[in-house]
Amino acid sequence: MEDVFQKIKEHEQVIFCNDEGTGLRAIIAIHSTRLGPALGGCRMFPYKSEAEALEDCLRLSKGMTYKCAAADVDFGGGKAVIIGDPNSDKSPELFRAFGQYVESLHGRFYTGTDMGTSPEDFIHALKETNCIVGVDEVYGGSGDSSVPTAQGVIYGLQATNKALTGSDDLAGRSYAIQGLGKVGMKVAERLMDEGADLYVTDINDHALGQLLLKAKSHGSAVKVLDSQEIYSAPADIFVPCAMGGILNDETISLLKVQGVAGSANNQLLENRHGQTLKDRGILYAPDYIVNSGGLIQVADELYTPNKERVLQKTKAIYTSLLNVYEYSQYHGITTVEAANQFCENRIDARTRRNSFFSHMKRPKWDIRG
Ligand SMILES: NC(=O)C1=CN([C@@H]2O[C@H](COP(=O)(O)OP(=O)(O)OC[C@H]3O[C@@H](n4cnc5c(N)ncnc54)[C@H](O)[C@@H]3O)[C@@H](O)[C@H]2O)C=CC1
Ligand SMILES: O=C(O)CCC(=O)C(=O)O
Repeated sequence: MEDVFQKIKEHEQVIFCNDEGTGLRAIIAIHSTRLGPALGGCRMFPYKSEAEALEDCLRLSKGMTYKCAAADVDFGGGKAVIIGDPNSDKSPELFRAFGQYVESLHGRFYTGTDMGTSPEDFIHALKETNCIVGVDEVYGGSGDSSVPTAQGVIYGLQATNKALTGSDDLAGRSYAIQGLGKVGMKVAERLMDEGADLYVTDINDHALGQLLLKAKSHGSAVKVLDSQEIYSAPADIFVPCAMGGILNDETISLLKVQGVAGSANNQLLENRHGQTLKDRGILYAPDYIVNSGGLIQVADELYTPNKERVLQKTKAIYTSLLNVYEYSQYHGITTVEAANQFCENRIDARTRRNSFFSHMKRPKWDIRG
């Protein structure tokens, strides 16, 4: 027991959800509500153990606190994980059961898609709770959040190219993409449109096959590599769009790229790996800035949907990253330290405002009425 509280000591609340009838085993972690109700997607993954699922959920929800601060949205950090195989363990009833647990939190936690889940899954959860974001427009949501996430990755790649070469052109550069799912596939397509060369990997052969078909029609140069080879691809930029923890002692020593910018959450196994990348002269784009497009869209559901406004807000990723690069260089710190400092200062400043107004009802956080 002591161990569990030690593990969750940075978090406000952790909820274990068990529904025998549907087989639901999920964890919801609320890291911080200092900026507003917690917001974060729900991942479905066949975790090897409950400890691994808890660890992932704790790391992801903490990342959301920083992502919300960086993206300047009035939400806090939370995340959910469902233990199970997204290819075989999904059912409408399972997502309804999950929705009931979300509803039990009375608006402290809003959720939507992440790795292994789709907007369609949450239409079932929506029958049990209004605290769902990112469903299709016909259900009153803002639609697939992987679209602005992928757009944000493109801004991240442009900013990283700008810092490395002086030009934000995507063309004439090569990219090693890990994961061709909802986000990675869209990033790959856009890069092919720009005439870039790609190295790609995915554990799903169907996704690889789809990309190769698209590459043929684009006339693009795409080389498929295996899961390990992707780390030593002779590309300009590594674009992780699958699991977290992939930048570690072993993999960083293999990298041949000049920069890393991708959508995967928690790319660094530990914060010290930001320094390891810096020591190797590799420019690292903090993941929670690059991948904030989806958050920006779902947080924007507080207002009447407007794709143009979301796109405008997502464009800020370009400038935010350039500011982080400049600040980290000026102060001789890593890009992660620079981004974290900025977010922590913003959270402290905003918390004071939130507590000042604590007597008020908060209609601004009333998504869906
Ligand atoms: N969907 C979104 O809007 C957002 C996603 N993210 C993050 O971006 C990453 C990707 O998300 P999605 O595209 O939504 O997930 P997804 O589930 O649609 O796609 C993930 C892809 O990665 C592949 N994959 C899994 N393990 C792999 C491995 N070891 N090597 C190579 N490929 C592997 C899967 O086969 C799948 O094609 C995740 O880390 C997610 O948390 C972050 C912010 C928002
Ligand atoms: O995309 C979403 O639904 C919420 C944002 C999120 O979970 C993320 O950015 O990781």
